[in-house]
Amino acid sequence: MTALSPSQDPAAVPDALPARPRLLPSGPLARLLRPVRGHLMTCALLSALGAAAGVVPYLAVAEIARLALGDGGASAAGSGSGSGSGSADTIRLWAWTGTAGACLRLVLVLASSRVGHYADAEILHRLRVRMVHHLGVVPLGWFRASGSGLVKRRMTNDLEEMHQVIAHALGEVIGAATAITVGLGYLLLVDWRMALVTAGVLAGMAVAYRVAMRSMTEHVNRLLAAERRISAAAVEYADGIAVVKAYGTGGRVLERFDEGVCEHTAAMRAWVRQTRYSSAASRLLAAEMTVLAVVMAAGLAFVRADLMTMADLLPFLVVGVGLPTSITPAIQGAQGVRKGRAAAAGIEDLLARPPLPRPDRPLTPQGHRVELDRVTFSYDGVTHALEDISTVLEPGTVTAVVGPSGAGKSTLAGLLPRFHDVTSGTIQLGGADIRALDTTTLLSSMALVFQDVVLLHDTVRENIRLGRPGAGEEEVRKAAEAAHVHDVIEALPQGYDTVLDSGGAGLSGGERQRLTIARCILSGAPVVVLDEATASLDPDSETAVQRALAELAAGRTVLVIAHRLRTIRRADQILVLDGGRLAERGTHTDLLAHDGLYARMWHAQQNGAPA
Ligand SMILES: Nc1ncnc2c1ncn2[C@@H]1O[C@H](COP(=O)(O)OP(=O)(O)OP(=O)(O)O)[C@@H](O)[C@H]1O
Repeated sequence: MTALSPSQDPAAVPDALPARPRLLPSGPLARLLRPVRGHLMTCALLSALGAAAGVVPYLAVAEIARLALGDGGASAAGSGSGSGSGSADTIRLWAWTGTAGACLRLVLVLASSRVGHYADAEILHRLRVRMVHHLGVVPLGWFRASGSGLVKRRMTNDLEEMHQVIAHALGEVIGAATAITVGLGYLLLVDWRMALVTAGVLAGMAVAYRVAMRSMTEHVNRLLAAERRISAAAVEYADGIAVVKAYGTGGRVLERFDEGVCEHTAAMRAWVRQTRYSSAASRLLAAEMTVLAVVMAAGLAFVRADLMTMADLLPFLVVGVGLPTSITPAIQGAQGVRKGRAAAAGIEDLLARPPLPRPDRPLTPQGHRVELDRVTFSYDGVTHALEDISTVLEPGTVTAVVGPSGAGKSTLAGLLPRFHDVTSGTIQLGGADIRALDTTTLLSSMALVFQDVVLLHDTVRENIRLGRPGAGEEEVRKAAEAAHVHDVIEALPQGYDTVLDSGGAGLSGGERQRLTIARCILSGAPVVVLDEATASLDPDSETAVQRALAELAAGRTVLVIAHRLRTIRRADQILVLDGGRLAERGTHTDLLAHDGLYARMWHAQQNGAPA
């Protein structure tokens, strides 16, 4: 009974198994499968009929054996005559019936699998479309907070679990249950007492399974948690491989990886240790020899007590002994359904993420003036990441946001493109509340430059053209020139036709940033939001990026977050955030004269202290 041992692959299980096993779809799984309920019921029916037909050959063999022993008149089906030629006819009939049952089973199982796979393709297509659509309307901030790993898990692993349920597990459970029911029903007709003995053996197996299962959920969840830690540490290690190599040690990353591996091994050992008896007991019970021995012993005792004939014992040896073989697919199918339920819960959770509210009648912004009025924002509804921020970003000016780590700079920048909606207060673009603008209008009004540059696996030209699909070659070139990256592109092996990978291999960090600046320049978006765009660059690169940014900022409404204060000395206004509040505001000269937080940060940076 493989389902009871840790040799099962728990890696395929989603976040965690539900605590209470239920065989048939319920809750989120049933809700997600509703559109193909008809197909699934047909699949289940065909599977049940196929399983019933699959019992017929065994039944035929048993009946033929009974007739051969001269007990045709006592046949459960009551078709034997007892006479020689009658017996031969009946044997022939059973032989044909058995053959027909085997053929019918083949046809029905194939048909069931076909309908199941059709339903599978249909529902997975629908779910993928729904999920992609939904991902398109959830606030962008959700992606930042959840990470791409979660989206990937929902879109791949969870859908794979759903596939297993629809295309395989449901059919397996129903088929196995039907085979056991039909087999036992037939045995009841032959001899109800022996049938009860056989049912008792099956029940013993089921009890052993339940005992073994009791601790399984806990063990699998522990293993899953360890696996998540291992994969998180592995990704972290791969992402930071340069730092790891530079320092010659993985430090905490490798420690976390090690801890994950040790926890995994400990969980696996505990599982093996705690399930060794129940697993061994269930394996022993499920062994055909055990079932054969019990049925044989009980049957011979019944024969000796004249409670049944030898001929009546035969069906129990042919059909009864075969019944436990249906237990394993039933258990595996049931496990598949349980995994599917966990996966469905994850998918439903993703689909339940509230979408970014859209206006019924979108407004059109009049100009590019951005105005924040008493903006307060909280991630968790308890603490305020931003509190009571009011300011105006005039077109053609640069507003810099500075402040200590955690002051709320990135949060503020993210509110403009509606990564999140304000908790209270308003943000207006061109006199219209940004929540009253169509999302496309809002996002096409903004050029966003973040430090983590996103390049697609495409040519340099197409990467720039993302800013304005359909832009001509000349326009792309001019944007690249304005972003001071044209010469760099020309020096690439295929110039503008060079294909980049998602990491932008072949280009330095500063060059990749200038490429995204070229994209923004091409987009012509009147509002520019720059988040940490100049961090972690060498001085030459930083100068080049600064020149590119100056081109981008010209004539636009710019909000820039900077850690290096000297890069924003000439900003039209500087907002100094501290603990989510606007602590100071003014030009560089004003703020130095004020001698407050900004002045302290400035002097600290001038003296070489970290920002
Ligand atoms: N997705 C999030 N969920 C919950 N809290 C968050 C989230 N992002 C940021 N915060 C919290 O909001 C506050 C402001 O964070 P924010 O990232 O805006 O600061 P910051 O000034 O940009 O910091 P840094 O300079 O270190 O990037 C911090 O207390 C931070 O822990």
